[in-house]
Amino acid sequence: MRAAVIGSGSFGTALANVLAVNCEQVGLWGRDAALADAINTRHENSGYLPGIPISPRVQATTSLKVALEGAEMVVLATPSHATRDVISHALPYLPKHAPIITVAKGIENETLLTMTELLEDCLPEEYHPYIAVLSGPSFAKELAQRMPTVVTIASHWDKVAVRCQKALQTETFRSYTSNDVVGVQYGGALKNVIAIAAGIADGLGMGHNARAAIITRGLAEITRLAVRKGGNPLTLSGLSGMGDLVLTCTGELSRNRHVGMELGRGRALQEILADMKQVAEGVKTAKSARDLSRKVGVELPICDQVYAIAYEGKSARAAVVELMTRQPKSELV
Ligand SMILES: NC(=O)C1=CN([C@@H]2O[C@H](COP(=O)(O)OP(=O)(O)OC[C@H]3O[C@@H](n4cnc5c(N)ncnc54)[C@H](O)[C@@H]3O)[C@@H](O)[C@H]2O)C=CC1
Ligand SMILES: O=C(CO)COP(=O)(O)O
Repeated sequence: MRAAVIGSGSFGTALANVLAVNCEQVGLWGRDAALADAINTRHENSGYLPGIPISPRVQATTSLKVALEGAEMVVLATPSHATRDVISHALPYLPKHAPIITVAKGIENETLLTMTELLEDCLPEEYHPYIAVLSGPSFAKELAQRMPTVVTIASHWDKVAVRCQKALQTETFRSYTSNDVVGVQYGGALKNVIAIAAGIADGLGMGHNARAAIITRGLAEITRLAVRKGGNPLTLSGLSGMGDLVLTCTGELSRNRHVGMELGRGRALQEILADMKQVAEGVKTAKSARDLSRKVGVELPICDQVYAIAYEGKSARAAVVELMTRQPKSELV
């Protein structure tokens, strides 16, 4: 079998390494020719996963045509804000009847579309039955190091999810299938915003009680939005909901939590982002969350405060006071 991964950042490279267990060849597309060359010759992605061996079956290229040629499975692993542009360039070479799995965790700013909705928007209808999403607690570094990792693969079409599940099954990578494409994607995208909030609390030195409260109430607001959009509430207590939320709000490897910690320490967003090579999806998704909240009339109080701190210069301490002194409520409302 031959697979293609579009996006040679940390997660794309890590997933290419997983696919290389069951595939004879994995084409890995990226924009950086020097990086592609290094992956092919030294079998290491020194830019994103330094020191971790990458299978020689992974063949990096800057040509979408070469990466996608003969692929029986396509993974899209560029950040969500780049997905529309990348898929439009990939379309002429996109194989028919091959699952197309998006792994980006974000909601497009301008359209408020999830990644599978965006793919349906960009691709001719004949591709739609092959669209799937992979999400769950999966730091790229651990995945690339072949540490045990378990995720969810969702598709409206059971057969497609099962095909992806089989291709990715290894001794250290396991997945569960789902048809709740909506719940899986809102869980994956919104947990990044809540992880920024958890980082802010940590940056302010607010302790474990505050972190646990943010995770729990964060899950409540993610679930509220996902259910309003047609998701199954049980999905949000699964791998792509609570699982990924806990990982990202507590894990030292999280980029979103890192952004939050620096905001909590009083640094400005642009300054924090300028120091980072990798994407922190929650920054853009905070804006989508705020707009979605207004559009569909669902309260997302933690996401709103993250937006205000990151984009409007609100003081993190003032945001905490505002959250703590909201109108008293019943927990289950
Ligand atoms: N790193 C992780 O642990 C995980 C990441 N993800 C998701 O995977 C997606 C990709 O994340 P990472 O690989 O971690 O990001 P990264 O920052 O490590 O790499 C991003 C890659 O996309 C490329 N890129 C950026 N903008 C582009 C554009 N406009 N056009 C073409 N290529 C562009 C970069 O050159 C780089 O190769 C994100 O949505 C992220 O939330 C999902 C699960 C785990
Ligand atoms: O999505 C992730 C793990 O599942 C990675 O989280 P960060 O983008 O915050 O590093």
